[in-house]
Amino acid sequence: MKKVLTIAGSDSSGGAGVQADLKTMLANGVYGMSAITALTAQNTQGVRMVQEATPEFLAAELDAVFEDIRPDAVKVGMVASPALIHVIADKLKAYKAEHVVVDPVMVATSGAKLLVDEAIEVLVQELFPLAEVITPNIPELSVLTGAEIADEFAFEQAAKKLAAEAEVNVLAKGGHFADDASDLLVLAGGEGEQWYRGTRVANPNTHGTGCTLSSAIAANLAKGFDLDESIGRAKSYLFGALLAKMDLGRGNGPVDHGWNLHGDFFEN
Ligand SMILES: Nc1ncnc2c1ncn2[C@@H]1O[C@H](COP(=O)(O)OP(=O)(O)OP(=O)(O)O)[C@@H](O)[C@H]1O
Ligand SMILES: Cc1ncc(CO)c(N)n1
Repeated sequence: MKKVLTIAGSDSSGGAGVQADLKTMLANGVYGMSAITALTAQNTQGVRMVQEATPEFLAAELDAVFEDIRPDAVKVGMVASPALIHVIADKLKAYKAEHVVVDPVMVATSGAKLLVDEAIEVLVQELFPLAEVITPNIPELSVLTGAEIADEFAFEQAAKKLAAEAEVNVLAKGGHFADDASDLLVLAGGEGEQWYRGTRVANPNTHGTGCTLSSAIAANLAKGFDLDESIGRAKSYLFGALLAKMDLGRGNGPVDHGWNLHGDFFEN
């Protein structure tokens, strides 16, 4: 059994963050582990409170995992402050972590800020160099490049700029465009690109889609698929989870992470 670690925030409503990651890992056939960076009191309508882990506690979580069950891939999600980013970078380097997927989470789908401004530069300097791929959405790509992104051309230019300047593989997520759900991979240095054209599912419940995509990519990298295939498989899994049209909560609800797990114990 391959093992994957998520380093991310907890979402009390279970649709994003660590909870989305662990469900995604189970549904993608890997053993999931978690190092929690922050607790959020959150639901489908918004984030009410955030309680960060201390750097010492996060370091202890990471040591506990790496000294015992070495992950085959790592996903990094919400990390709110520079001190926590330093800890993650130090530990990932010390343990020579492989297949690191960094989702530069900045703002929740509901609009709540999940990262302090000073952390952005630290994220770029310390975590991006350790990543096999980073997965910004349109607003995050805009913050990281300073570009305004109103159409697909600007989106492509910004992804190329970031891949060239930060020397990292960039999967720019187009989920915030109204017409389809296509994402663009630009390889580090800007050499080579690949579109992942997706049909947009008519489902207003997209809470946690970004978390789900990045942990599904990490799960597939852990299983030995290359980056291109891992992204394709992750998009297919997410498409199924959106297509299942689960409808929970009063706001932007979660997707059905277990849509592909039908079996003897599934029906209720
Ligand atoms: N309605 C949809 N139908 C199909 N795919 C979608 C839809 N909405 C988003 N996606 C896909 O979901 C993935 C996540 O994209 P998105 O841009 O929404 O990320 P995000 O903003 O980081 O998500 P979140 O903050 O909600 O976790 C992308 O692969 C995107 O193409
Ligand atoms: C804990 C957490 N991580 C990430 C996101 C982004 O969807 C969220 N809403 N909550």
